[in-house]
Amino acid sequence: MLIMTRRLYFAAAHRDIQGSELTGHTYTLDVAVSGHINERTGLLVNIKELDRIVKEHVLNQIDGKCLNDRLSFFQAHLATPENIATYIAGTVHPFLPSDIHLHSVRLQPTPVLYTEWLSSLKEVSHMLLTKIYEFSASHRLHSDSLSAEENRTLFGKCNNPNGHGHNYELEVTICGPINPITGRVLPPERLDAVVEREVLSRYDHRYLNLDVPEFAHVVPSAEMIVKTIWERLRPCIPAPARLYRLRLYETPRNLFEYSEEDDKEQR
Ligand SMILES: Nc1nc2c(c(=O)[nH]1)N=C([C@H](O)[C@H](O)COP(=O)(O)OP(=O)(O)OP(=O)(O)O)CN2
Ligand SMILES: [Zn+2]
Repeated sequence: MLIMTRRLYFAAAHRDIQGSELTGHTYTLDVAVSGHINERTGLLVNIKELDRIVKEHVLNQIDGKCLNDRLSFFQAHLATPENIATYIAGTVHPFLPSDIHLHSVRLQPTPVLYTEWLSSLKEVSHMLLTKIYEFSASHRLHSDSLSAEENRTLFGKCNNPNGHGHNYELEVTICGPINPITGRVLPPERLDAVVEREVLSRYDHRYLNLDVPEFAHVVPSAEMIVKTIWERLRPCIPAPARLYRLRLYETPRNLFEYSEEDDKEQR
């Protein structure tokens, strides 16, 4: 099956509780569909047709509107990113051609938060919530199990005895049911508190090799950093949410991903 994604944008406002102040966002919406390529047309479905379906049946109802005032769904559900993504998935799905499947809906209201509805999640009512964090740290790639010469040969400039730094970007994704009261998989500030305590306060502006005990005898490569962060965060995510995926950008061009599938293989 091939997956095709169309990106759209919309602006909408909402009230958190009846009569409260309006809050607004400009949302980035990615709608992904999957299917088999049509032999005659070479298409899954014309991307303009997908665009039309989403605009006609979703964006025309919500773009530039106050969600609570306009849609009964948001009179019964808080207009959280999780609930909006669920609404979009449920609204688009019936209008897709019969041989095209809705694969995922990704909704990003701010530069550091996005939610994803995935058809592939085993637990139907579950959603993904991702928060994006940054920390600056220095490290030296050096393995105790290699000679000085082997280290220089393998790691090159990264073996410089005085280390070097990166501005790391860390995406933390959790998976869980939407709480019917809060409309969230987890209040984002609770995830922030866990990541601050377990990662940022211990890694930011530190020399990883000496300041972070986990790397006293482990090479602080991006692979080992993302795996180490996984081990620290996994037991700290409040149930029924669970840690689902980590993405660590060491530089804009170096991305390392570790997920629950990798963790299952390790255990
Ligand atoms: N498998 C890995 N290879 C490398 C890692 C790593 O963690 N895992 N890390 C490094 C060094 O940390 C190095 O500092 C990476 O930074 P940089 O060389 O700047 O990376 P870029 O390729 O993005 O920079 P360019 O200058 O554009 O090459 C090396 N290898
Ligand atoms: Zn480096």
